[in-house]
Amino acid sequence: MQNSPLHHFDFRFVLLEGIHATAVETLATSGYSRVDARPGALTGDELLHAIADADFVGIRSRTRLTEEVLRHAPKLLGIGCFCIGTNQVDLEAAALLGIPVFNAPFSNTRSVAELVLAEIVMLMRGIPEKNALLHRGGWMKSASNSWEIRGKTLGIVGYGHIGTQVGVLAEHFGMKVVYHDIEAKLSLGNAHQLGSLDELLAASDVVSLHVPETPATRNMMDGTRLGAMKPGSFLINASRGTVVDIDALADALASGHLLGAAIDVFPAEPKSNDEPFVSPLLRFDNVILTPHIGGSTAEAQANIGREVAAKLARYANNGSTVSAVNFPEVSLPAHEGQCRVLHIHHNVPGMLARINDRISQAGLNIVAQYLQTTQHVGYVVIDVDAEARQVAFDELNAIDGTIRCRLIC
Ligand SMILES: NC(=O)C1=CN([C@@H]2O[C@H](COP(=O)(O)OP(=O)(O)OC[C@H]3O[C@@H](n4cnc5c(N)ncnc54)[C@H](O)[C@@H]3O)[C@@H](O)[C@H]2O)C=CC1
Ligand SMILES: O=C(O)CCC(=O)C(=O)O
Repeated sequence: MQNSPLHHFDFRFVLLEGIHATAVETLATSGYSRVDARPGALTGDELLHAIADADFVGIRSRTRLTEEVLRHAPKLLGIGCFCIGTNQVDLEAAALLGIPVFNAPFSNTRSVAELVLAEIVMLMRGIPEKNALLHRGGWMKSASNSWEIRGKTLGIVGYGHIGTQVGVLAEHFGMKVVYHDIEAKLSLGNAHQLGSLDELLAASDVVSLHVPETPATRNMMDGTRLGAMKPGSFLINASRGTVVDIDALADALASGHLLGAAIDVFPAEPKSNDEPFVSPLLRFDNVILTPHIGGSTAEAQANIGREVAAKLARYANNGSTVSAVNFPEVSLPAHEGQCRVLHIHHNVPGMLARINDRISQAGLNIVAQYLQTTQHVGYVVIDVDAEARQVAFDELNAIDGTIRCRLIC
């Protein structure tokens, strides 16, 4: 990793995956005009080449930033995930390379919740298969397997920002809402937390998944769990593709155990709109298939563009790491008239003493000091008078255990 006192307005931002124009506007407003915004996700050598010289990278859910990829971007200071999920980034490797990762934890949640509500109505009226048949010139005027959603039970797995909104909207339609979460959660409306996932599966007419991708949620809905759902019920997944065993879902649909599903996310998704989509679910007319667009609305994307770009700009010009998902969080005031040294280090015993020894031996006057640590990484920010900036930078940068040191004046 390079420890460069480069002037921060020279930073180069590489934005992939068609991030909304509000991101470029927000960066420009903050003084950053070196922005390379590209439409699609990149992989392999193309990705390595695109980010090799970047100071900041912005992605959505399709670009994989593994440790190997990150090591090919020696200047990289920060990553913006212009979405909620951050499972596409090796967060621990990024932290140990001194790279905070930011996301937009709220901006697209309403969009996902609205889509899920619409899907509940569509599935319970049998619209997907009727729609498909009519497109082929058929006709199916029938009330068979067609229900109002009023009075039915919705089971929400993962009662977070999205799950809670889905619950509130569903109650407005007159649904009974139960949920399962690994944490004790405050129930909104009349929703009711159940003790186990199996209890929820047995009770629900529709199950909607809103958990993050973690080792515990991988294949959470496997053949056994799908079998534990009520006969004739429906599954919705707008969380992550790895949460549902797609082959087992295909079996449950083929046997008629499930009457339908709405799936927005897949274990393997095309990298761009030019790649074909392949799935064992293609043959089911009673499955709504959408191309990972739960959060793809004009409102959500514009908000996300502003939110994440503002976080990157603030880290670039101020050092603040508030709401970083993998990094010590420090909220920093403006530092007008002073220079700010940002020191990211391995969180080992004696590090703070080493920093303070260096500062005092160099006779530096510290105007303000901030410190935050996580298990493996420490982040110390020191404001010094402008004339002391180079000495302060050189002293801190020379400390054993330094991951990265940066100067903002
Ligand atoms: N389809 C799309 O376009 C979008 C998909 N998403 C996905 O939706 C997920 C959820 O988003 P939010 O509600 O904003 O996240 P959140 O973090 O607010 O809520 C997730 C909830 O799941 C719970 N949880 C975690 N592990 C669990 C487990 N093993 N069993 C039960 N509950 C568990 C958490 O305690 C938390 O309450 C995101 O992680 C993302 O992967 C988010 C936005 C758009
Ligand atoms: O819209 C996107 O690129 C990804 C949305 C998503 O899955 C998320 O926000 O986690």
